[in-house]
Amino acid sequence: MNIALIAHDKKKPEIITFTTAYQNILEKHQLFATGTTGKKIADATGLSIIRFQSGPLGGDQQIGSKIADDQMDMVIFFRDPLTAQPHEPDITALLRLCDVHQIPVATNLAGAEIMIRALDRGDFNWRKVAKDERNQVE
Ligand SMILES: O=C(CO)COP(=O)(O)O
Repeated sequence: MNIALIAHDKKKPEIITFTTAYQNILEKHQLFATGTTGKKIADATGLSIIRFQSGPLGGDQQIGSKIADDQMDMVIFFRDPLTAQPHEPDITALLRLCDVHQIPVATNLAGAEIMIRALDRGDFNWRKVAKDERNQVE
């Protein structure tokens, strides 16, 4: 599965704790992240991560583009709901695309833990089946 990892600055310690705790699951998947989040996770865990631009410079939009191209299976986005972000429209657009394309998205640690455990249990295998079926039709 292709998984996007994103965290706002005040949530970065939380995503590092999360990715460290679930490293054994995450390492089986293709990981993507916005710039600073990806660097911090890679430094802390050694996980291999494809990094986009930093969020305020377009990283959220780059991940949105992957979603629009049917190339992202899950988004874990630890949002900071208490701090205004200069790129708020990009954040809204990314979450909107998750809804448009039925991409599972968790915006906090509690939801992310449920999603990652479900992923490991095979609950997301339907995504591969659906993708294979779409590819056959095309
Ligand atoms: O701002 C972000 C998401 O909206 C995250 O960007 P960084 O990972 O570059 O800090």
